[in-house]
Amino acid sequence: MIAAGLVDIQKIDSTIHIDVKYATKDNFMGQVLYKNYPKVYLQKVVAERLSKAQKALQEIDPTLTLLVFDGTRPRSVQQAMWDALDTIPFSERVKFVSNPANGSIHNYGCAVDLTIANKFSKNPLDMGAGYDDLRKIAYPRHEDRFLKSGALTEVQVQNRKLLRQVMRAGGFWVIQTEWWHFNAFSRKKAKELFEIIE
Ligand SMILES: C[C@@H](N)C(=O)N[C@H](C)C(=O)O
Ligand SMILES: [Zn+2]
Repeated sequence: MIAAGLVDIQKIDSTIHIDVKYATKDNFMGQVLYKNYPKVYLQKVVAERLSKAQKALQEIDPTLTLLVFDGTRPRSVQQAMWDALDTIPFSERVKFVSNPANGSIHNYGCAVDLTIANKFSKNPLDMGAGYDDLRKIAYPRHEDRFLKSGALTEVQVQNRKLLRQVMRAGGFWVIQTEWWHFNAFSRKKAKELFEIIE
């Protein structure tokens, strides 16, 4: 990763917390996908944006921290994820895992999966659905509907909004089908600026 010009985000901002789920079996695949790097790597400009988001969060509440699950993801891992979900129809699958043929923005080191946690206890805030939850309750685009039905609480929606607010301050935007996934560049721009990590 370092050889590819990526940076360890904790070298850019040591206050950011990480919990690299794909380096453990505690993920939707139930397998260790990152055997050699229990760290989060990003393009330097993206890591600097994340540090800006962390500062925005801590200005609002100094007891909170960003807790990062994933950053750069090699395309070989993207392919393994894609293949593992081959029973899901294509049009549904792309909402959860980007097609490796096009490349995920994670494959360029320009996307991040994360939540907010208490910086002392490390307990994540309640987002109403877990990381990599495939259900529609995880979709930002359906929050209003789930709030109305009572499936999401005000607090859960506020927690998601806080995450979006601070990430926006850093220069990221959420995708409409995963509350935890944020892009720093479009796929087109990432492709112009960086090489894919195979
Ligand atoms: C698999 C999930 N954590 C994720 O990052 N999905 C996005 C859409 C991706 O694969 O690019
Ligand atoms: Zn993601």
